[in-house]
Amino acid sequence: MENKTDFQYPHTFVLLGASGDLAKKKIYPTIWYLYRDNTLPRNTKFVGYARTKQTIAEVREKSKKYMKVRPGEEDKFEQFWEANTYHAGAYDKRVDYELLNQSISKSEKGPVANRIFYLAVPPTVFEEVTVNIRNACVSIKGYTRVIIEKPFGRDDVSSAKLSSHLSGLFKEEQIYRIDHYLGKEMVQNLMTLRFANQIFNPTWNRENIASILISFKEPFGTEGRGGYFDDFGIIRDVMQNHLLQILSLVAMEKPVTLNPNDIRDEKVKVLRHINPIELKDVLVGQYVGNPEGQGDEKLGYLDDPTVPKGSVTPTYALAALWINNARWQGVPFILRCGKALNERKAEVRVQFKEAPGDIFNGHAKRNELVIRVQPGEALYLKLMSKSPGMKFDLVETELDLTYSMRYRETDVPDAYERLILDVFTGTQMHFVRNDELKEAWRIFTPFLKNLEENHVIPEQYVYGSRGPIQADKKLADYNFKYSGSYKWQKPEVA
Ligand SMILES: NC(=O)C1=CN([C@@H]2O[C@H](COP(=O)(O)OP(=O)(O)OC[C@H]3O[C@@H](n4cnc5c(N)ncnc54)[C@H](OP(=O)(O)O)[C@@H]3O)[C@@H](O)[C@H]2O)C=CC1
Ligand SMILES: O=C1O[C@H](COP(=O)(O)O)[C@@H](O)[C@H](O)[C@H]1O
Repeated sequence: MENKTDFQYPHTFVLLGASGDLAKKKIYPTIWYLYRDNTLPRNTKFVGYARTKQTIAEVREKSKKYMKVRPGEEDKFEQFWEANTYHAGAYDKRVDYELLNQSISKSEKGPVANRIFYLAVPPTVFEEVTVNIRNACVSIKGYTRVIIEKPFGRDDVSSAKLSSHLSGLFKEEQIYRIDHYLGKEMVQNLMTLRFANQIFNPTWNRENIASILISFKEPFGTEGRGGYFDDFGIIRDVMQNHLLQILSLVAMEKPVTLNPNDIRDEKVKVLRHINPIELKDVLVGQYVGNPEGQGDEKLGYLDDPTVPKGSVTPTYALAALWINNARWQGVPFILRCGKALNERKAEVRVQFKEAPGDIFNGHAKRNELVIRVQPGEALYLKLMSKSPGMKFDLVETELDLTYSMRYRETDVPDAYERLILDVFTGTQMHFVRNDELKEAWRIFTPFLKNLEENHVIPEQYVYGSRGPIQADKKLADYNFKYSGSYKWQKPEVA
């Protein structure tokens, strides 16, 4: 039996929505980097497809400023574009997909040829695109895989409808649901940290951990994209997917093996222990302009002309989730995300309980393990130490693994590079399975409905601030202690 994933066979990567923003900013650069680094099958062709009538030269021009070409790579870059073609066609016309199919077939010599379809298209055309791929474009002598981007529905009902639509067309092994946070270095490191280190495993539980905070912060607002965003809001945009995925990797039990389905079984299991979020455990916010700010900072969410007047869509949210199992009962998992805040940051903070039987007159602070996803991957554990010298005082210090210092020679690849390569190699470990999605919507749908039906007014926060002022009080209520006394001394670069 031939191994159809073998890299010697022809492969075609079809990018649907090739005229769009995601395509030019992310997907074309990503496939170029993979091609440049010789990580793709040698005989891979790339086909762009969208309604816009344009040439491949125009596609190249539009994505130019997002693609890095280092000195010496110019010839390879030419070769990359020679392997690219572009086809204009409608999303809803089978005949256009038949033409696409004919064109792909021309470069598929030999007994086996594989096809990957990346759907960088709006949710409105999603169903017709997948039906047409199924009817007119699947490979008849190799595998067909489809990569889909969120939103995977906007609640439990629409997501279930989408899932049943997809499962009527493709097998689960053919569907790659991208959550690009699963492609980030430190998110992929979570399992290694937890299960390859005996120091963490025995303390990773309700006996030792007080609270866990998982944050996403962005320093810019919706800026002209508010029309799209307003339909979803920050909870659907970031919390229900990226932050919940991180939570499941932080909280799940050790999988039986590293097999993708064993891992995803554990992720689903821990999600099943989470009750639907209650409104009392949520704080939502919306940014207003900063009169003293520069440029966009002066504008609030409601000043964006693409946002409906009087919208109550949250651009900030904090929610506490509770996992009702033996390991985590009573430990708040606080998810927090927002746009137009003071910095770009994504991180996990695991706060340990105070050391029992205090002999230091209350001077010993909690240990905190920080896993910084971005910017600047780092892992640091805050701990107490004797102040060096004659004194017997305590100092707050850290064990620090800063990637840029420790792994100077290593380039951390972009999330999309890893994930698209995974699709070529056929590994679904870092993709969202159907049942994970179902659990995610079960946890989030009731309170989202409640927010919307009751027209809950978000707390205001100023563009460029840390978020609504009520949020720190809420953090403290969920047993996340901020002392403000920790100081980090950035190491000198040698
Ligand atoms: N390897 C590395 O790169 C390391 C870097 N550092 C850096 O040192 C600095 C300090 O370290 P950090 O771990 O952040 O330590 P801190 O405990 O000082 O700060 C933690 C975070 O608490 C939040 N905060 C601020 N005020 C309050 C408040 N009133 N209530 C609750 N939370 C509050 C802020 O984040 P928010 O606004 O998100 O709430 C702040 O960033 C950081 O810039 C960190 O990146 C430290 C160690 C290692
Ligand atoms: O999925 C999304 O993520 C981006 C942030 O991604 P990052 O890799 O830059 O952290 C966010 O801006 C966008 O709103 C959201 O849809």
